[in-house]
Amino acid sequence: MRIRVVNPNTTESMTALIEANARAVTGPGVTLDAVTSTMGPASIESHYDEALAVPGLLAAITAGERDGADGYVVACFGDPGLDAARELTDAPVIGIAEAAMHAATLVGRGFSVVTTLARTRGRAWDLAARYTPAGACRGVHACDIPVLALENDPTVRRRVVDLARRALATDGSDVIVLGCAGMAGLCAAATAELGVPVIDGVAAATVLVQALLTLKVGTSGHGEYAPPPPKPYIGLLEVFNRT
Ligand SMILES: NC(=O)NC1=NC(=O)NC1=O
Repeated sequence: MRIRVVNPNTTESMTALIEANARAVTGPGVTLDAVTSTMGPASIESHYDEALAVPGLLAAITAGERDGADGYVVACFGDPGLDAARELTDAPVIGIAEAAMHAATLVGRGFSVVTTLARTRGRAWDLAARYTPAGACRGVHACDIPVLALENDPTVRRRVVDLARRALATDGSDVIVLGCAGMAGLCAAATAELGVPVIDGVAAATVLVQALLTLKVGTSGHGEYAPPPPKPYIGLLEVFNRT
C-alpha cells in the first residue's frame, strides 16, 4: 500500500518532521512519501491561512491520484480541505485532528487538546464537535508558540508538557491530544512525563489509513464525496479545471 502524507503548509522542514513521525508507524508492505504543498501559507494559524492552504492540498491529492497513492493523510491539525480532498479520490483521506481525536475517545473518557496559538482553539473545538461525542473534548489549550517556532525553540517541550499537565488537572481529562503536526516529535517524551496517553495526529492518521486499507475500505463516491460536478474555474484557479 502506498500512503501519501500531505503537509498543506509550504515549509519543507515541517514536512521532514511529519514524514519521520509517519514513517515510524508504517507497517510491512507500506511505502510512504510525504509532500509539501507547492502553494499557500508557510504555516496555518488562522482561518485565512486555512482557506489559502486548500488549493495546494487539492493539487497534492490530484498528483497523488496520478502517482497511484492508495491513501492520504492531511497533516495539519485544522484538517483543511478534508471533505474537498475526499471528492477527488476513492482512497481513504484522514486528517490528523480527526485521527487523534477519534483515537483519544478509544483510550479515555475525556481528552484535552494542547495546540499552538490561542486563535486556533475555536477550530479545534469545532472539529471535536464534529468528530467526537459531546463531553469527550474537555478543553483546548494554547501554548502560544507559533507553528514555525516549534522546530527551533528549546523551551517548547517544557511549555507543552507543563500546559498538558495543567490541562489534565483543570479539565478532568485523561488523554492529551497534540494540536499541531509540528508537535509530533514531542509525543514519546510527553507520554513518559505525563503518564497518560498522548496522541500525535500524524502517527494516528498514518495508522488509521493503513487500517482502512487493510479493511479494504476507502472513501465512498456514492453521495456527498462523489467527484465534483464539472464546471469552469477561472482566474488563478483555472488550473483546477477537471475537464
Ligand atoms: N493548530 C495548528 O497550528 N496546526 C497547524 N498549522 C500548521 O501549519 N500545521 C499544523 O498542524
